[in-house]
Amino acid sequence: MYSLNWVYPVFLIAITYFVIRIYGIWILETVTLPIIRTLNSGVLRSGEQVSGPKWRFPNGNVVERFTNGRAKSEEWRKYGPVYRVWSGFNPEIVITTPEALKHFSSDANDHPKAPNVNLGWYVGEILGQAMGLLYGQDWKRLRRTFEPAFTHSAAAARLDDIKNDARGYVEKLPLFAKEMTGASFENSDKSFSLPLLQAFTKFPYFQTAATIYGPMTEEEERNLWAVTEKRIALNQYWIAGGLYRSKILANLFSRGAVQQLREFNRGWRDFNVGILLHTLDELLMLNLDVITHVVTWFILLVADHEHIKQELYDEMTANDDGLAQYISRSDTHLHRCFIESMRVRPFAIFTIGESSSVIKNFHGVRVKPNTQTLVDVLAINVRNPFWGPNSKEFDPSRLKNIKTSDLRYNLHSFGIGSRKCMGQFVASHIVKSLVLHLFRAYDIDVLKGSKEQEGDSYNVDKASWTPKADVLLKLTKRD
Ligand code: HEM
Repeated sequence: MYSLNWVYPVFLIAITYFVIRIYGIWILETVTLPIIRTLNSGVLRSGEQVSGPKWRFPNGNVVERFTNGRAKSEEWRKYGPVYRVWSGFNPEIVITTPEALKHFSSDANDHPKAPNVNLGWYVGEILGQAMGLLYGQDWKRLRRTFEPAFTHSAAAARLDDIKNDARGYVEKLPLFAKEMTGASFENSDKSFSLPLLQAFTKFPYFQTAATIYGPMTEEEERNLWAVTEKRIALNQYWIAGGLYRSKILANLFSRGAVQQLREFNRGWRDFNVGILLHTLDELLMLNLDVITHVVTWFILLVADHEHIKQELYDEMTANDDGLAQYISRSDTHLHRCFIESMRVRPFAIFTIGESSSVIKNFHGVRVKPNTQTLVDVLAINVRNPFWGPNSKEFDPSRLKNIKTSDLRYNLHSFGIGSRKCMGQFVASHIVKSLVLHLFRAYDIDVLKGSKEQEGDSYNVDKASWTPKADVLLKLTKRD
């Protein structure tokens, strides 16, 4: 007789194997949450307690808030005006109201950021020492070094060059369209199609670069773009988190990504002869995604709103004789379109986060000192009752009767306090100059990727960390 004693243990092992395979991650996530919450909940017991989404393996919620911020901001509303997410094992408190933003900002000049923005080793190798992530004397030294090129007066001095370059760029668009789409049309043709994102990535980038390096030759631009392409290829790793949070794990299991990082760092070092690499990365490469995001949404939203587009054209033609002054003004329809597009389509739905050294009381929740706090920008810019019932609509005229001081805690665009965006004046000149010359020369419509075609929203590029508008435009020359 054969003994069947072995059947039971094998059966048990098989069942355990399948349970772990199917439910392992769920079990791990469920067990981890109470442990990390007990170790550090981020809030004091003496105040209201907070809830929030479940901790996810292996990064917490940091990847989803980066790559799918818009949907997550909507989904996480159910946790109330103050809630908690996790970055790795670190709690991060999210605030969503102007009152909380005002209270948090009261000591904003003194807010450090988390090392490597809580994203771990890989991002640290690229950006860890960048100005935006530093604090105290190190931050002051770098800001003092770079700020002179970006002040209001320095930006005004460069405005004529930016404006002329924008006109030159717009004149070359038919040529770019041929290269990009492979379409065959004659220069005499009035209309052609143009992929929005592809067509408007390089202009703001090289304008920012020219602010730092001075005028660049075509060869220098080509060299810089070659290094930039290597840098763009790295985004997928730092956004993914996981094993890229750890030097040891990345070296053990993803040698290709580490190799790419080393190659990029070598090329970038050669380009900048070894100085201040991380801040230059922040000024250029990181902001490539930011400023391209802003440009693509500005163009798309104006193009897709007939009466707003017409009002812009009328205003532009009325200002033909004083374009530089027109671009620098903030009481124009052009400027309102710029601000309104950043309001409804912020480049990041959650800020990267910073902490206060004192207890912060947000709606009864007492946040422990030195706990990362994030702003839900969509909640401030759109869901906030300040913006009224049609807050989701792109309606620049709403800004006509709002005082700038009232925007302070009801609009998040260039940041807060002394850590406000250093590039804001130059960036706004670059973006407005480009849009001005573009809509002055062409009537623009959306050919593919419009709201109607895509369902509820426009087609969005999901390849990087800012969700840029990615549609096909139809450009028709104006007479
Ligand atoms: C329209 C485009 C831009 C927008 C909407 C924007 C927005 C922002 C925001 C919101 C912050 C604060 C981030 C935070 O700490 O939470 C910031 C910081 C910063 N931005 Fe911009 N930015 C833009 C373009 C640029 C450009 C072109 C540059 C290049 C010089 C730049 C340089 C910086 C720097 C250096 C910081 C860090 C400042 C500090 O910590 O002292 N930005 N930006």
